[in-house]
Amino acid sequence: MNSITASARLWIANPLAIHTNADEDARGGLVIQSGKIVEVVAAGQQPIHFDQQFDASRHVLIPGLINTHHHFYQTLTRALPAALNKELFPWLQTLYPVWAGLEPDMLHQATRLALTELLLSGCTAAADHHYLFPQTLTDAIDIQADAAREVGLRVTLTRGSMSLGQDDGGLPPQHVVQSEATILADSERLISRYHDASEGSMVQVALAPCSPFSVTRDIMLASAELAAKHQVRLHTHLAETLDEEAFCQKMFGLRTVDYLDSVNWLHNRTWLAHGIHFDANEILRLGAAGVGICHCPTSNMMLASGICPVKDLEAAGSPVGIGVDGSASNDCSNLIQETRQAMYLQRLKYGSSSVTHQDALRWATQGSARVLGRDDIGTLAVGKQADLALFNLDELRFSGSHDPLAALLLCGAHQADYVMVAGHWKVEKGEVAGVDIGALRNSHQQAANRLAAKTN
Ligand SMILES: Nc1nc2[nH]c(O)nc2c(=O)[nH]1
Repeated sequence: MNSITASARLWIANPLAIHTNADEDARGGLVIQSGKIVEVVAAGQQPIHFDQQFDASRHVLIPGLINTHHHFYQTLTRALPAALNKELFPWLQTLYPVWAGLEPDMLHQATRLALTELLLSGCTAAADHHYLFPQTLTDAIDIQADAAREVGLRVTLTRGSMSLGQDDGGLPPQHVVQSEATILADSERLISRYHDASEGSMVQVALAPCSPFSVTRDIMLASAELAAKHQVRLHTHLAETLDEEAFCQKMFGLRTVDYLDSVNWLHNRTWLAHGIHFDANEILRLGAAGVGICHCPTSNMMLASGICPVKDLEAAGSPVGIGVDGSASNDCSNLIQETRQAMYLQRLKYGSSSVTHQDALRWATQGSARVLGRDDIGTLAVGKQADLALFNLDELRFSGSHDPLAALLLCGAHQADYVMVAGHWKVEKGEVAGVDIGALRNSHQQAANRLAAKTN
């Protein structure tokens, strides 16, 4: 049943519940063929034709979740004692010297682990923001591209950068920053080597100067120019904390959105991680420009950064998605749990009756797809890629629940039973195809121990 040939028509039949982000009645399920959704089946109906059937009557079916911001390498510095209980700036200042010791094998392990963890949580596409390039790790994005191919998720690999060190008034120590020429040459190389803009693409590249306090104005401007030339997306951290806002005022004499505008980033190929500290007028400007926002609720609570005004941004026109953020400020890579966190944190801001489980699922699927500039994923409809997650409600935490879709978030689902990417089963009966989880756990922990030992 579970090995399907590309041309066979597989009917995912009669799910217990389904969330599609589309109006069509899909209660009879979906038909998958050649990596795409080819038919949506109404309640009580059968497909026109099918070769195989997957009985989904005990599963909640949703579009594969899409993660719009991560730092995979940070899985190596989870719950690091020196970095506990800190706000963003001191937290970063503690971790920069540790991260500076990152080696190629460590990054490979970290990327595999983060992607596998995401996959198990129902995630089928992920963006990573990698901004550390020590001398021995100049091919960081190549390492990530290899690991992503091995695991089989769709990825948007962002070529991050830091160019403003302490000597020039920035936050990071001088030894973790790179020259603008190096950053731009590598960015151009990576775009031509990996960026695939076609429908169903498995790898896309975006340019991602790290944050106002770690990059120069010049690299923001040059990245915008390069991204326009190749029509790739731009990504950065913005308006995460009040410290950052004070930095922008002092360094550039501008608030964050004015700064963004001044470097030619205020348009619909840009998405921002966090996006918390905006005033009403800035929200309208971001929305009118179509700037995307990645909401990272757990990280924002962990670093006490604030609450993203998700509903106001959406109402203004910004695509809004969800991100787990790096695993040093979350500290896990579980997107279904992050979706639950988003629902509850946004309820604190807007009230329980204004934020539904459907809203949160929409942000983590269709919203995230829009944030990444993709219209081929995030929705269960004919013509879309066959990226799906199926959860059963067999665990004790679901017992006594009545609305299966609401139960998924309210009862705290944390692991998918089946996950499909581009028509291929990647998780079956809760197990990741072709991955020895125990071996991955061991080798990753050893890499983490080696990294931590370098600064002890
Ligand atoms: N949550 C995070 N914020 C950041 N800002 C910045 O410059 N780096 C980071 C980061 O790693 N996490």
